[in-house]
Amino acid sequence: MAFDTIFLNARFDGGARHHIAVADGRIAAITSVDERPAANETIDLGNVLVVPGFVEGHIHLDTSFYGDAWRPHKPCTNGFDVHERVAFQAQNMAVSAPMDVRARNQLDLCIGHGTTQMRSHVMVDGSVGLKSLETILRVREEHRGLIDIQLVAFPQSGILMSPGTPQLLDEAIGLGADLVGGLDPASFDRDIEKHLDVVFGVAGKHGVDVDIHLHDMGTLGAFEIEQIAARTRALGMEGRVAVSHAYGLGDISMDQLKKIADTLARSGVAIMTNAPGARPFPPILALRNAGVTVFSGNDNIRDSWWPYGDGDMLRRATTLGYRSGFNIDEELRIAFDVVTVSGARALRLEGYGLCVGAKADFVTLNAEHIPEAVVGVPQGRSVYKEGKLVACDGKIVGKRG
Ligand SMILES: O=c1cc[nH]c(=O)[nH]1
Repeated sequence: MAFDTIFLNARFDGGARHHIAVADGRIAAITSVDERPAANETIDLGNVLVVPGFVEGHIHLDTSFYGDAWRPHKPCTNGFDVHERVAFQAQNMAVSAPMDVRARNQLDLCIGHGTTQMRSHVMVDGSVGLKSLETILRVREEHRGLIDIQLVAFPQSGILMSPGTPQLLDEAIGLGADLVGGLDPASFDRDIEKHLDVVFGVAGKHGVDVDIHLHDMGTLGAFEIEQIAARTRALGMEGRVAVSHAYGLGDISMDQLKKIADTLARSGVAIMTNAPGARPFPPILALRNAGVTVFSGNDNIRDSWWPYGDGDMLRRATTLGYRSGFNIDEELRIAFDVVTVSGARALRLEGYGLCVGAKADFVTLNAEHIPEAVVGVPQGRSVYKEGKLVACDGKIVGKRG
């Protein structure tokens, strides 16, 4: 039987050359270059480095202005203040291009750079109801076959502070959101227990995973993480809960961190960091050494939170490595792992990786090996989703639905 496609001369990290045979969108065989399985289509990769598709683990498809008019950043009046940032966001959104246009722009950017799997937070709260989610669900549908997208129902205006939000989060899952989110249970909603009752209540009712935004610093943030971990264990949700940002983990003593890292590892709570600007952020190596899954995302791209971000998870790996002081090859490989394999574990992706049986989602990179790719961020990539070319040199070539 002939395979659908044979990709000849793929160079894996480490230098070995292989042919990759694809059938029904999955890797059906990986052979040595001495064998050449029969296939209906042949693509010669010419000995280029091949890596699995990038995992964008945290982005906001609804609130970016990428491709729209430039919106100058407004700083908070008194340090970082989530309430103020949310207010700036509402002002900007009122005058921006339609959400579906902006979301498509952002998706093109991400797919063009090699992201094949994504988790996006989408606002669901009393301020916007289910409108943003309805739009992003439509955009997700158009992109089937180009990228797999998980959507988190995200209460950006709080749960207890924003009337109607508990019910909306429940409805959002019914509508097609895959996970339920939360936001600073202590500093924003002022009641950790009640906030988590709603989040884990919706998760339990629908059997969905949880991904909570947590900006709170120091011991307050650490305490909230302990509460989230305790709930996770009590409900048997190990491996199905993530805390995004968790700035507090970068702001506590090493002794405190060690204790909380053990708690996170025991409860299988993953940590998402984008290694943001000048803020403290979770120490990647210490957490990983304790057994915690650390994953990453671009988070905000040209929106009301900050003007940075380019949708490139390889450049995000550079940022993670740079801010973490990673220099040796082993550490640069860790930065790469955070945006690939660890992301896949946090998102519980089925069929991820360059192995037989996995989805044929991969990216070609003009680099000798992964450490060089992380520091060099080579362009001129080809992106394959389920064995089909979807982007080349940053441009989408696959067809939207
Ligand atoms: O959009 C964003 C980004 C970071 N934190 C939030 O609460 N929202």
